[in-house]
Amino acid sequence: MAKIVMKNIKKRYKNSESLTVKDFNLSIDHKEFIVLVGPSGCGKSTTLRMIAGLEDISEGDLLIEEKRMNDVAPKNRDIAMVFQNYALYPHMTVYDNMAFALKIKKINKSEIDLRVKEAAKILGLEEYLKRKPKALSGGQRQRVALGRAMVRNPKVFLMDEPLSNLDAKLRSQMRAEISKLHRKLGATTIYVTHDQTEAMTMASRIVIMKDGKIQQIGTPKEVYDHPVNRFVAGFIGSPSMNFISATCSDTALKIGDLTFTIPKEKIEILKTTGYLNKKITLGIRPEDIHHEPKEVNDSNTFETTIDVSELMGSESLLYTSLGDSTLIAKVNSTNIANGEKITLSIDFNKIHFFDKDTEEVIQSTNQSKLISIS
Ligand SMILES: Nc1ncnc2c1ncn2[C@@H]1O[C@H](COP(=O)(O)OP(=O)(O)OP(=O)(O)O)[C@@H](O)[C@H]1O
Repeated sequence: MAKIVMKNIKKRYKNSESLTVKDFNLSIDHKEFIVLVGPSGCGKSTTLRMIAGLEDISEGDLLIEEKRMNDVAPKNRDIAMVFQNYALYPHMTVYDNMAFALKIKKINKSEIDLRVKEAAKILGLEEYLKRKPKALSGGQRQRVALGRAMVRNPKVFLMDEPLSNLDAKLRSQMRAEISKLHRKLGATTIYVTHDQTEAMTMASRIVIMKDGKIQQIGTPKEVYDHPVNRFVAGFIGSPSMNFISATCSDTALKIGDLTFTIPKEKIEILKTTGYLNKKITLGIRPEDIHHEPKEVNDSNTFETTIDVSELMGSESLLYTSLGDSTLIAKVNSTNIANGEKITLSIDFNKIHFFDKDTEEVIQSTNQSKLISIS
């Protein structure tokens, strides 16, 4: 358990002209599970490595339990890191892999034995302790890597894409296992991934990064329901939010040749922010578009031809168009054919508005209080 504060942290690599991490500010509470998420190259691993002490911090302060850590050696930070490639010693047994760091620290044998067996029990590795890593599955190896970190009883766990080498099924199993483990151990955890599903399912708070800069910090629900800009809106949620060019008067919303009636509160947002009758970008999540809604309301439906219908099991993804944009709808119906003409309805209570140029969300003053922007 540890409190971590990062104040105005910047990173400039020697051979790089621009900052890789720009003014990173974050206060992490005891027991939090923070997920840093963002596209490849946005500076997630660099940030994690600065916390671990594997990279120098160019500017700013890193505090763990109120103690400045910038110049403290990695081994003295009381941090354990789990990497993507597990980095297990191939010639050692599972037991020895887990015990190694404790042996180096000269911890006595019986204490090592206790800690390794306790970790093995929690991780379901008891029957594999005598095996070498090559005789384990990917998921079991990743559990050994977690166990190796756990036995050190660190104040902080850092995890850098620990699941990206696993297949989809194992990844979702391990996601649940890591969440369970975190609840049990309660260690402050910072987890890096580019996978928004991992971020949404595991995080107590998500930090979304782009080009070295924090875009938004919030709980999974906050960033999903109230994205601060088009980037966050498009990054969180799968399939991605649809973005459509539109204009809205004080009576109706126009998309291409189609006209819709939208809730008064939505019009009010555009009115109070000065966006009525101006081109805006509309954000509609695929799950907020419905087929055969229970109450069909003509003012929010449109007829369209489905270009591609993808059956996902209990639901379908429908690819079509609205205005001059492509549109993806996630609907419960599972019997829609490619090329079929159907009626879809949009839940306009759930739409988002973005400035066409700045791509920032257009929101009422009340809404903006709900959102934390860095
Ligand atoms: N040692 C280094 N020297 C110079 N530039 C580096 C160094 N390490 C990383 N970078 C650059 O810094 C940027 C951020 O890299 P980083 O690994 O932090 O991104 P990331 O968000 O973790 O990406 P990924 O998801 O691909 O791992 C990249 O443009 C990368 O090329």
